[in-house]
Amino acid sequence: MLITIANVLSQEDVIELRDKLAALRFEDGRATAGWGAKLVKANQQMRDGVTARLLREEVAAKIRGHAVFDLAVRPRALTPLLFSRYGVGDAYGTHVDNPMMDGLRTDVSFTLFLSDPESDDGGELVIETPAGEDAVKLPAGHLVAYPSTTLHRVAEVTRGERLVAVGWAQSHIRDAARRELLFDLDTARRRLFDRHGKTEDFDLLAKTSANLMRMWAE
Ligand SMILES: O=C(O)CCC(=O)C(=O)O
Ligand SMILES: [Fe+2]
Repeated sequence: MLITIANVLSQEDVIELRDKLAALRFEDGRATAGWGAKLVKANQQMRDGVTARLLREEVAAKIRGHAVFDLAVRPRALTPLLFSRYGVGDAYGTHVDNPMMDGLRTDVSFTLFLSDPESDDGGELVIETPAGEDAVKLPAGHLVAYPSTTLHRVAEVTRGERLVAVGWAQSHIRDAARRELLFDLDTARRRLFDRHGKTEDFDLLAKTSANLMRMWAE
């Protein structure tokens, strides 16, 4: 399941973050790619440092605090975020993400868009699915999460600059189909509650959801 989540950051948050990022140093993004992905990666990433670490943690806290992210991803832990910048001519060709990063198994990949879609051309995140390609370019502050098992790429930027934060989650639920099933079940349960309150049907769905978690969570 590919899910887009609106307003993970507010417009004020985005503007403040962009200002802070503009003052920091970026370096060749190939430093963090596996040997296959290195061949097709052309972008810049924020260098490590004290401010970088603080910014990463601030943004990660906003992502983790978002109820829809929590429900769709079921994060057990996140890798440190990467802030990436793509100028004109930059792209990231087709690749699959490393299965392990920073000691975590990568189950879900996500991109938080930080530049306004009108300010650059190209730069879509293109994800291969059995039904074809999904090209994603979202307003600043919005996030897309997708299974790390997929082949994907970032289309070449042909005007302006693409700024994103990317990260990976190890999920309590390793399997994407199970994550989707739990997401749907919990979404239906919440809707039922909003419409009818705590009915017997709600209780049964709550029981099923909790027990599937017990069966699958790791
Ligand atoms: O920038 C993006 O949207 C995704 C980048 C990516 O695929 C990666 O860093 O592995
Ligand atoms: Fe990737």
